[in-house]
This record gives sequence, C-alpha cells and structure tokens, in this order.
Amino acid sequence: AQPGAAKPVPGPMRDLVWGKLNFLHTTDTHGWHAGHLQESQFSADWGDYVSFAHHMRARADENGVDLLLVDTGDRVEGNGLYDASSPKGKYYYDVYREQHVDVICTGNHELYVASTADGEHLRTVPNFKENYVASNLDYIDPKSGERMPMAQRYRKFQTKNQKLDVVAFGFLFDFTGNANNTIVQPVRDTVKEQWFQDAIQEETDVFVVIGHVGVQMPEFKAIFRAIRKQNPLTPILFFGGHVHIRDATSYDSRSFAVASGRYFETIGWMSVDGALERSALSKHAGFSFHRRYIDNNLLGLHHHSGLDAATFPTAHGRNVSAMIAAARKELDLDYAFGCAPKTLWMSRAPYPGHDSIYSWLEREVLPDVTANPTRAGMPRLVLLNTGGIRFDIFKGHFTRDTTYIVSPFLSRMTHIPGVPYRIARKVIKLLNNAGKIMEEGQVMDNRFMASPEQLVIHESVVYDVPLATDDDAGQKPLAAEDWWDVRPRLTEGYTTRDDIGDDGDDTVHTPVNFYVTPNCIQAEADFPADGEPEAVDLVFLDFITPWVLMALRLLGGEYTEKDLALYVEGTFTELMAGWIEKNWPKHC
Ligand SMILES: O=c1ccn([C@@H]2O[C@H](COP(=O)(O)O)[C@@H](O)[C@H]2O)c(=O)[nH]1
Repeated sequence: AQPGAAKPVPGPMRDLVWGKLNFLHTTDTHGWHAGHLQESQFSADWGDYVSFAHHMRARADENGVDLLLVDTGDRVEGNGLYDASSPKGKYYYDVYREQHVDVICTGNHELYVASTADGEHLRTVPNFKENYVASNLDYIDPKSGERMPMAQRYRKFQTKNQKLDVVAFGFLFDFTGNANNTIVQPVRDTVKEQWFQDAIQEETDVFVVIGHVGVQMPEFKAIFRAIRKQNPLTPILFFGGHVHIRDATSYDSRSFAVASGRYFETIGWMSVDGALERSALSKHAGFSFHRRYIDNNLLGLHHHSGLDAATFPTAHGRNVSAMIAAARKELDLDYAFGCAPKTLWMSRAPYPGHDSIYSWLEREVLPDVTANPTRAGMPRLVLLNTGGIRFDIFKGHFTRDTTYIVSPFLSRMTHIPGVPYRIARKVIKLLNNAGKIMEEGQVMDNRFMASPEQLVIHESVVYDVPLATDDDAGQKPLAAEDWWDVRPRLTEGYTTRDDIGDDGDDTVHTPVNFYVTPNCIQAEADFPADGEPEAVDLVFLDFITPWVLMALRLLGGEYTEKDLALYVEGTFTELMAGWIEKNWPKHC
C-alpha cells in the first residue's frame, strides 16, 4: 500500500474456492493503481496486486491447476496518477505493465480522446504483445491513414500446468463516442465475420470472452449465442465490466460471467472445476463455477494467499509500490486546494439534499464558476451531466488527486446565447427522461449522460440503518457501543446480490444506501428577482452537446454546433478546483 494509506480493518471473510482453471480479474481501474488512500477497505495498490498474483500463481503451480489474469479495460481517466501528468499517463503505462496479464482488452475510456487511443496502441498493446486482444476494434494510423486491428482479433494459447487449450476474445460494447482514430464495429456484425466463425471452430477446451461489456448487456449474449451454436458442450467463461458493479450470471449451465466492479476496489475471482479436457466432454459431465469479489486491501490479500505482513510483499511488488509513490510525489498529488467541510456523496445520499455532491455543485459551484462579465445582465441556465462527476468528496483535504478523482475529463462549459426561456427551461426535463431522445434516423440514449452505476440500478436501495456520517467516510469499523452492537462488528461496504446469490463478496459488510440520480442537474444564475426572463444563456458541459441540441430541436429551437461558443475559459475540472481554492478553508 502507499505511504499514508488507510489501514484495513478485519472483518468476517469468505474464502476463495479453487478449481482446475482459476482467474483474477480487474476492470475499470481508471488510474486508481495507487489504491484508495482514504478508504481502508480498498487501500492496496498495484504493487500489492503484483505480489498477490505471484503467490496465487505459485499456489496454482503447487496444486497442478492454472491461474490466469484478465483485465477488461477502462484503465485510464479518473485518478491523478493518470490524469495529473502532462501528457496524461506519463507514469501509468510503466506502472501498469508490471503486472503480468494473460488476456487484456480495451475500454471506452481508452478511446474518447485521440491521444489516449494512440497511447493504447503505441504503448499498452506492445507492452502486452500477444496477450492484448481486440476483436471488434480498429485503429487508424495517424501518418498513413491506414486502418488496422487495434491488436490481434483473438488469442489461442495453452495453460501452463494442465496444457488446456484456450481460445480468448476481447470485445468492447457498441460504443459510439470514440475519437476518429478508432473504429468500433458493432458486436452483432463482428460475430458474423469469417475470422470469428473460423475462430469458434478451433479445437479448444474452453472459450474465454473478455469484454468491456456489462454481463447483462446484449453484446455478451450475442457472443454467447454465436459460440454456443457451434459448440454445444464447451465451457464459455465471460469477464465483463463497464457498468462499475460487481455482478455475475450464467447464460446456461456451461457458461459463467463475472464483472468485477470499479476503481480497483475489487479483484474478481472466478474458478471452474470439472473435466475440462475436450476429450472428456460429454453432455452428462457438468462443470462447477465459483465467483468471489475480493475487497482490495492488504488484510484480504494476506488472508487469501495464506501469508502475513512479513511474508506477503515480493521484491517486485515493493518496487511497483515504490514506482507509484515516486510518481505521486512527482505529480504533487497530495497538494491540498482546500479542506472539504463535509462529505459529499454521489449516490449514498439523496439528491437533492445537503449531502449530495450534485446539490453542492448546483447551489454553490455552477452559478459561481460560470460568471461571465461579457454576458452581464443575461440570466443563465447551467447544465451538467451527472456522469461527469466520478467519485465522492470525503471530508478533509481536497487535493490535486481528489480533483481528478472527482472530475477527470477535459470538458469545458459551452453555451448558446439568448435561448427563449420558454424553450430553454424544458431542456432539463427531456435530458432527464429515463429513455432515449429520438429524432428521425437518430436515437440517443439519455442514460449515457449519467454515471455508469446508474445505468443498471433503476431504483434507490435504502437500508434500515443510519446514513453514514462524515466520520464514517473512511469506512471505519462500527464502534461496539453502536446501536446494533448485538451484531458482529462489520464495516460498511459492498453487499452484492447477483444472479448466483448473495455470497459473492469476500468480506461480510453492512450495506450502504444507493440513491438514483438524474442524468443532468441544472443551476439557475442571475435570474430576475421577479418573474421569468424572456431569454437565457444556455450553458452546458460540451460533452452533452449532442443531447442538448437534439432536445432543443424537439422543443422547436433550431440550433446547430455553429451556434455554440465557449462560455468561460478553462476545463470544468480547473473551474471546480479554483472554486474550492477560493471558497473552502485552506487547512483542515
Ligand atoms: O468526457 C466524458 C466521458 C465520459 N463521461 C461519462 O462517463 C460515462 C462512461 O463511464 P464509464 O466509466 O465508461 O462507464 C458516460 O456515460 C458519461 O456519463 C463524461 O461525462 N464525460
């Protein structure tokens, strides 16, 4: 763990179930390779994961079984370790490559910005060579304009100990927000291509499909159907991500799918047991599958590897932790812009409400950071998509790291001047429609403005326990004198219920609340004291431009990209950090 990281707290644990073929899975790590320094439950770092994988591989070798590591993308954007450097990712590539990952693919965040996709193609793909798989993703060479696969389309290899044949694919969901130096081919088209049809006819003991795809999403189901049609008995193992939740399902009795959360909070575990060699395949011989969501902290990693603080760290792991510490220092990630007076939650507190990060932005930040002297006297509506905010703010130091953790993107505040208020005021309602905005020939899913967790959870889940107070922000243990002191001492955390059951989490926790939030929030600024304005400046984060233009058109306002102009200088991230520096006390 990093120097100063919160110490993990012991709690009741569920063990890993080993099989013949075993996997460790990371997804949507979003630059959190230093771990969560403020949250004890998730405070192990990438170096600890290197040590952990080393011990788990050794155990697999001892027992004559196999262990594979997979990663399903969105490794970038969302933490100072990636975002605070110039260029972005200056330290990330070298840190990440220290883990040996057997099958790795691309997420959408590797593709939003052209230079990020270049980095992926020029650095991560060569770093992982034949282990990098891009089944439905092409890259366009900036010099020659040549279109080529981002990496090989699939991988066939043998496991180390049992010499099991594996055919592995690496998919991305049908993403359309990529920069113009990549092409994402819809999954339904890819599975019809000849190379895919040939690959699924390969002699193999198991298919492994990794993807930046939620396990309940139609893309995975289409791949499952395509493979199963040709291979009625072969086990098919899916590793997914993108929606930032812990999840597992099985598409039939010989397939299993796991998704392993977000932000390096979780290391996913999957094992399969049974007669895996294809020579032993028969419709009477079945398989057993297990999944576990490991909270990424040292106590848990010690527990699952059967080691302790003295025996766990390897020299390699320690070096990686040291690389991260040096990068964090170089980037001055602990520099504090101010002191957050209280904890502000994305989904653990109701919106609107005093503890909601969105209410804070709406009430305090947005009106202030969009003040534009050249538009003095003009009222404005300011729109922000909730998905642009990526994490909670904990009471205490708000650092350079926190800035990127909360708001990693490069989006700026754009605007359309003088929009009739009778139209402008209805835009938020359309953006917050649960479904899609539709225009002839164009369908846009509104939910892609919200945070990924909100894509899959449609109703608030509120437990009959008190809301965490500021003092609980670091997921500290409950004191024995707390009102439920008859129950075992548990920390707050994930209490996952998936299609397999409610025993997936490796640590038993008390649950935390989850409140649904809208796709967008809106602040009103410089409105007249009485009555309604005739017209307003409609100010919004440029990321949501396509939705705003479509909503305006549906409301009778014919505007195009040509009507847009930057409203205030700087990225939203810089504006937010500036507001904090100006408004919150410097020291805690
Ligand atoms: O520039 C951006 C890029 C993305 N978003 C938001 O993020 C989600 C996607 O997040 P995942 O981690 O890929 O699941 C997208 O739907 C947007 O809500 C953004 O706001 N700005």
